[in-house]
Amino acid sequence: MRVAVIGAAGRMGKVLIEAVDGTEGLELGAAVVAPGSSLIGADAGDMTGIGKTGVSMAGSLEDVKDDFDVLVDFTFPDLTLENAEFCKDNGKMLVVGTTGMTDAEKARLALAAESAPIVFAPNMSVGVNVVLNLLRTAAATLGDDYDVEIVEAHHRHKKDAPSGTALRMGEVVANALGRDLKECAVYGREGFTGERTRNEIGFETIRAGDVVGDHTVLFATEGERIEVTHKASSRMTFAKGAMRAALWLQDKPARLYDMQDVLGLKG
Ligand SMILES: NC(=O)C1=CN([C@@H]2O[C@H](COP(=O)(O)OP(=O)(O)OC[C@H]3O[C@@H](n4cnc5c(N)ncnc54)[C@H](OP(=O)(O)O)[C@@H]3O)[C@@H](O)[C@H]2O)C=CC1
Ligand SMILES: O=C(O)C1=N[C@H](C(=O)O)C[C@H](O)C1
Repeated sequence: MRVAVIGAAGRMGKVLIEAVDGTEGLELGAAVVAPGSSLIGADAGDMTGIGKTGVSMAGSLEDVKDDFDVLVDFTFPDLTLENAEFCKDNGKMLVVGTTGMTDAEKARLALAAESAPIVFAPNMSVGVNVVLNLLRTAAATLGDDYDVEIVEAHHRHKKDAPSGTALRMGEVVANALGRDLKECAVYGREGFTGERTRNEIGFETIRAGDVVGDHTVLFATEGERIEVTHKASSRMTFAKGAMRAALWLQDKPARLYDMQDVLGLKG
């Protein structure tokens, strides 16, 4: 199966190229960087530790449309939505790791998935997806008596907040508690906020240095607290998940899937 990586010179893009190289059943078909980039024409392996791949970096998907079967996209919302249209119109599968989409943008992606098989997940690590199931169980068992707070930390370059993973964790907990995250989420606190309301789910964001991605969900009541923490120490954990998603998509009909589908974690 031939893979194209878009955003190939990005933090995730470089690691995704390495991951394709290390995955049986996948080969690099194309690597796309921003139009006008000085990297156009360079070998996609040059930016990584894998050496020459024989694939020259392109400045647009259109230029490589015959060279791949599945597109892996960890970029930013506007570009991902353009790419989803491209995949829909050209019979390609798509794996999306991009975060920071609005509800309207997610709806556009879902619409494209009516005509193209798409896996879309804010975190492709196996560990985080197992944690989502632990959170569902914890929240359903602990119930409304426990306050829920979600703390996430990422590198200084991250553009969206809270992280897509933190928001998904919030959704999972809110659903298990019969709440709507839109109504109970509180993002950061400052000044004379008053006491915490019983049903709110709080989010705190840290941006610093080179943190790859840490998430903690705290359940606290009078007398005890539980902290469920996941720490990613290498971007390769996300990239390997994306490779699993690409292989899994091979025989799937058009639909919007997530990593819980890929990993068989849905009940
Ligand atoms: N789902 C998951 O498991 C994970 C998701 N993510 C998400 O992935 C996304 C990307 O993160 P990260 O790699 O850190 O971001 P980067 O900013 O490092 O990467 C994005 C890349 O896209 C390039 N780009 C810009 N415009 C185009 C274009 N038109 N065509 C091709 N490439 C283009 C940028 O180039 P330039 O800099 O020249 O503009 C940049 O190299 C984020 O949304 C992040 O949250 C990250 C990790 C894991
Ligand atoms: O931008 C990142 O780096 C990451 N983004 C994802 C998110 O927003 O949840 C996943 C991961 O934590 C790294």
